[in-house]
Amino acid sequence: MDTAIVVEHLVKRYRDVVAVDGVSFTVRRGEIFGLLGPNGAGKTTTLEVLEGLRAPDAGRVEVAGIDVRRHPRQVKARIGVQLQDAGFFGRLTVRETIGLFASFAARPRPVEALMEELSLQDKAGTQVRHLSGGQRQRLSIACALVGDPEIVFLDEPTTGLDPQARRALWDVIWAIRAQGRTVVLTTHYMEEAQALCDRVGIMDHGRLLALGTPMELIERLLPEARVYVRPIDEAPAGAGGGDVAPPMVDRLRALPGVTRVDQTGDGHLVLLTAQPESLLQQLAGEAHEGRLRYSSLRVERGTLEDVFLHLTGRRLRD
Ligand SMILES: Nc1ncnc2c1ncn2[C@@H]1O[C@H](COP(=O)(O)OP(=O)(O)OP(=O)(O)O)[C@@H](O)[C@H]1O
Repeated sequence: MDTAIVVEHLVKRYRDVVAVDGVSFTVRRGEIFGLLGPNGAGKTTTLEVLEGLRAPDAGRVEVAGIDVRRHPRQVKARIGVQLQDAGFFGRLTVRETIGLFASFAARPRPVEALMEELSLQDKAGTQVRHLSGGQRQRLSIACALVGDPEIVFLDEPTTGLDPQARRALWDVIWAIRAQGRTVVLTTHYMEEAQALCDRVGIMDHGRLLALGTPMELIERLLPEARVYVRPIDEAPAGAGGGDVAPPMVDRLRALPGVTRVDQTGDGHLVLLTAQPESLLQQLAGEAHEGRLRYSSLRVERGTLEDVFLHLTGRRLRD
């Protein structure tokens, strides 16, 4: 079976707030799936339904092939859920905390191995209240892994961490995938989702706006790429300031697939095109024929942040 989770037409209301409004998606086994969106989009509520913590108002949810509404306890035996650190006792040590969670599991993994996996062995005897933010997050992930789950749920695992601790946590999450587990996480950092997740679902106001790999979404929704060219030896005598001679701009604008040419303040030309690969070949051909000389050439695509802006008309963190 290649599917870890199936969600069909999921609806969850809190009185008059529709927190999740008809969401459908599947998560494949062994992938890192990210639910992205701003605060209040419905990510946590969706996760809580998948974890069997909240009953949906409508829709079908299957986790590890089990209907969550009918058999929430069977689902709980197959998943690992990262608790926010409010769930820890500050005076217990790291080893004692993981040991406590191990005592709840039917087939616990060895505590020492988990501490090593999460780089917590040096903190084994440290009380939880003395850990840094990144160490606490790693501890909560160790506790989520203690029951040897097939599917691991992480709700905003990197929120509040500095960039270095975030990067360290990405390595942890990739290592969890390498063990063959499925990871479902939420984040409101689009660049994190782009770097970390195999596939993402973008949520806003309880709805799923887009679903796919980060690159698929970027290519589908933002087809135009920017090709940066920095020509050399093309400024006409006396034209100063690194200006590019108009004939060059005209020639580039005439290349097949180029929809626009802009000029940056530092002597680059920016070519907009939906066919960056063939344009790169054209430019290389021009250079080979001696009609164009350039000192740098690079392609930039949009980001998931731009995808969100395209879909909603606003930035994620306005
Ligand atoms: N227990 C609750 N009772 C009432 N309303 C709630 C409850 N939990 C969430 N909501 C509301 O449901 C909507 C979705 O919230 P949810 O926490 O699922 O979003 P989120 O995308 O996870 O946001 P965040 O990133 O802030 O956690 C919001 O409007 C929120 O105010």
